[in-house]
Amino acid sequence: MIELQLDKTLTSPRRRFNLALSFKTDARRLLVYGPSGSGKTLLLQLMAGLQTPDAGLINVAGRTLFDASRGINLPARERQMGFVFQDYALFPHLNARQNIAFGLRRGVLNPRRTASAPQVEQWLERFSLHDIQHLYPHQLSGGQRQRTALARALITQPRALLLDEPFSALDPALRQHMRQQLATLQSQLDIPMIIISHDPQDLVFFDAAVLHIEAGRQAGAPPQPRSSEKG
Ligand SMILES: Nc1ncnc2c1ncn2[C@@H]1O[C@H](COP(=O)(O)OP(=O)(O)OP(=O)(O)O)[C@@H](O)[C@H]1O
Repeated sequence: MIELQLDKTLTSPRRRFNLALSFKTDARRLLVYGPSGSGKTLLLQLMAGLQTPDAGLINVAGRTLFDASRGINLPARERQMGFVFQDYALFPHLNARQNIAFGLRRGVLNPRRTASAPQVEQWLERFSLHDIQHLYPHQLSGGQRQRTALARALITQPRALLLDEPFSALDPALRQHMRQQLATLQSQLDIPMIIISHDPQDLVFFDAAVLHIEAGRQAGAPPQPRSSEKG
């Protein structure tokens, strides 16, 4: 279950933006939909602990991540949210294997170029990344970058997966393949997934509950689990 009551204002000398949302949903897949600048990325950042709400409450999968009234604000690393950023945000100076191993890193040092751990092997295998594991992000295709970013998020065994426009950089054929792969993965991992998307095809494919945001406010009906998720 996801329960959010959020109030966050961003200010700069010439602009003020306020995000105010309140909803609760049992859906396993939530699709966040809305025009550019409406607050979608900010919502994921607040859930992940990369930004702090001014007030409110964030409950995900039975855990309270933030509750202003009780003074609870778990730091990002304790929230166990897997985040795949819009541009994937891979570390340019680390190869694919190191990027994936990054989530397992203890202390401040980067993983070695040949970083090894059973989980790294498992994710390289699962996403067919063995052949390109020693390449750096600028040498990877869009699909390889995306799979590397997903593996880096999932290796930490997150309790929820947050995806910011995960397919936008991919060509249509690859997009459909990755949708399928992500849906299968989510069923296997059994964690809630929150996806930002502008693409109506994602809406059809994922059959997700929809949160429609406009100018920092919920537009339309509150998110409801869709047909295949009911019962
Ligand atoms: N420091 C700031 N001061 C005022 N407004 C800000 C500040 N930082 C960001 N914003 C505004 O916050 C709003 C929400 O941004 P956000 O990145 O969440 O939008 P988005 O819906 O994800 O857009 P896109 O689909 O283009 O990625 C934007 O309108 C942006 O201009």
